[in-house]
Amino acid sequence: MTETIDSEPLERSTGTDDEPLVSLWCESHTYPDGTIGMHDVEFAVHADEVVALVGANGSGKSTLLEHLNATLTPDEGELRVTGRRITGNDTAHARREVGFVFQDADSQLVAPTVLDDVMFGLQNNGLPADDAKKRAREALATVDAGHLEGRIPHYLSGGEKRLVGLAGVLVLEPSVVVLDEPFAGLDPERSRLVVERIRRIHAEGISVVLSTHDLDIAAEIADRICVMSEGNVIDNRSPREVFYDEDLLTEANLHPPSTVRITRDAGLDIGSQPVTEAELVTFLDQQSATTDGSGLAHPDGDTSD
Ligand SMILES: Nc1ncnc2c1ncn2[C@@H]1O[C@H](COP(=O)(O)OP(=O)(O)OP(=O)(O)O)[C@@H](O)[C@H]1O
Repeated sequence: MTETIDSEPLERSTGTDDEPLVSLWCESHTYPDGTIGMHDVEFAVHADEVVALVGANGSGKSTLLEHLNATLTPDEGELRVTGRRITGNDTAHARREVGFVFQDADSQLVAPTVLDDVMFGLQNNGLPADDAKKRAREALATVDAGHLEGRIPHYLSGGEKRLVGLAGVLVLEPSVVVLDEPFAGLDPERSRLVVERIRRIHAEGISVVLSTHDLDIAAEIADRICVMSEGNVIDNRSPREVFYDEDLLTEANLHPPSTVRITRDAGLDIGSQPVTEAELVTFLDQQSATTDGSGLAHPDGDTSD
């Protein structure tokens, strides 16, 4: 990792509507073996949004995410977190404001029990054990993992580890939570659980950035889709704009979410372009309510004979 970001006196400020919570400019990031992980990237996270990074394997998603809390730093570039410029030798602010849930949950879980693990960061920050325990229990309850507090982290299932890792991040009250492939390896029920937790975190005012190969879920939970290809961000728009752009998806080597495929394959003429199952169902419900079974719409929408 090369740390060439200049030092500068820091003044603390919080993100505002105009100013992103996190902004990154990365001219390039070169790994020690010479591989360029990403290049020419500008990326920002605003208050109260969920951003999904999508892209083929090796397109640079993890590399970008790991820059957001200064786990990685650009060869040339700049990271700002809640208005404060992060320098190579002062990454504590970025680590505090941007909580990172790693894809490999084992690398994050270090203590002998789940409760100890979630308390760890708080105690590290000097909080007395009783207070740390109380806050850790609250964080575990937020992700519905209170029943796991006495378990040995190493023996938890993949989904349970993910939730405990999330609790360990939430307990530190970050402004932004970053999740690297939070649905990888989870069964549909566990994925649903993590989706619900992400929704809850967002409802509590925390912005979320995640990477995923599951475009159905990305369409469902993201306000904004950031498309990566060959280490570069090639698009950054709403789910509807991105997932109905066939040329873009082809360029990024992506297949559209199932709702978009169904809408196209069935030849449905839907002006509003649904991207989620719920939107498609709403459209079909409305259509059946305005037809008489012959497939023809009543001019006045009246379904009675
Ligand atoms: N530690 C590393 N050392 C060298 N090259 C790396 C390292 N980590 C990632 N890369 C390379 O950087 C590029 C971007 O990788 P990255 O892991 O960011 O992609 P990704 O989009 O997250 O991929 P995936 O979807 O497979 O997880 C790839 O070419 C990858 O081989």
